[in-house]
Amino acid sequence: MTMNATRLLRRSRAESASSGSPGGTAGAHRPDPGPPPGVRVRDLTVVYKTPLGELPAVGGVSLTIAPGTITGIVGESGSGKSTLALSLLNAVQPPGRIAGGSVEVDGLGDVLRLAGDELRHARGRRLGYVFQAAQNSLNPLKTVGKQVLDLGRSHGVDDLPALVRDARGLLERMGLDGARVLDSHQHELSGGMRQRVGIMLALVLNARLAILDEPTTALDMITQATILRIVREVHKERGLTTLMITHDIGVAAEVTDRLAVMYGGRVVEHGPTMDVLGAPAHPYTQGLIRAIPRLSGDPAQARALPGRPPTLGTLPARGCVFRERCPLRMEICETTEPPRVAVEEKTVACHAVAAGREERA
Ligand SMILES: Nc1ncnc2c1ncn2[C@@H]1O[C@H](COP(=O)(O)OP(=O)(O)OP(=O)(O)O)[C@@H](O)[C@H]1O
Repeated sequence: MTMNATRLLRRSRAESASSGSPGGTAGAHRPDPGPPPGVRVRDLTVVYKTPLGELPAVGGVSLTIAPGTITGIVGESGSGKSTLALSLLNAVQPPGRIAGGSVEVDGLGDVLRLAGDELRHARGRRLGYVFQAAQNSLNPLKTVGKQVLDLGRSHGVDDLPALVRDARGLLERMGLDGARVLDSHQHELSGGMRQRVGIMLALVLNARLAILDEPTTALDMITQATILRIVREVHKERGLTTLMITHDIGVAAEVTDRLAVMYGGRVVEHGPTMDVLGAPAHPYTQGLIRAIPRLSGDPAQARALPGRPPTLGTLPARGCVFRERCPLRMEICETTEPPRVAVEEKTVACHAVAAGREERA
């Protein structure tokens, strides 16, 4: 650490100690960025270059995320959750490419049209991203405090001591010894501590849209419960709009207000979490829930979803991407992408559900 950084960290510690309120200075280094933003994803298509050509990992997804909500995205591995999340930051890397659509974030406009400094500033200051717990997203060579300062400098923050105070306040808010963590390197922190540092780094510049990618994967049950509680509390206290990616429906049930279920790069069902899990309409959502003993209610009845999720190479080019595993498969599923139909407060993309509604009408 440079002398300058050490001095800044010491100074912020001394100031916090004399103010007596380490946790109460959220966002002191910049003005209040306003209410939580809404997000509107329209017809988003993201492709990856493969030996078979460019194939879609996200195929024409439309999704509205209401301001101030915690929205979960669930689905099996490879369903496109992370690719969708990265698109919200316009951060898809080669061999991936955003091939079409828009991502409107309140206060920012279409994120897919931002580039260069504008994009860099939007990330961090408006859009905070927390990487998967299993990944070591921290720089192993620098203390956490130094990384906070680097982040502040790269975003042109004038009041770096205030930024460090905010970082410390956030860490303490999450039950950590803020000063100690700021002085620590990654290897000195447990998985749960690192995850809290990730949340702090995503929020310390006052981002109001928080995107968390599998925030509790690879953590033990107790630490997982702590992180979920923290996510809920920080979401509420800081007035965030939060998007949380998880393959664990139990985690989604515990934390989210709304839930989007992804399969083969499509959102197949979306609505209030209670409705999606309590009265699943899409056969894929039904299968997912049946496979979880604690949600299906009867461990003896829990049944694994038959078959395997598609890869980019096996994804059908037309028709319904779920049809190979679907108990309700119809002829039209071979050729035509299912329409999105409203089922009470949800939207569901399924021919069988659409046909059922027509019959009842
Ligand atoms: N860099 C890449 N090159 C080629 N294909 C990729 C790349 N990254 C992802 N994919 C493919 O895109 C699809 C969607 O992947 P993505 O990681 O978005 O899914 P996911 O639902 O987040 O999965 P997981 O839960 O395993 O992270 C998968 O078929 C995956 O193999």
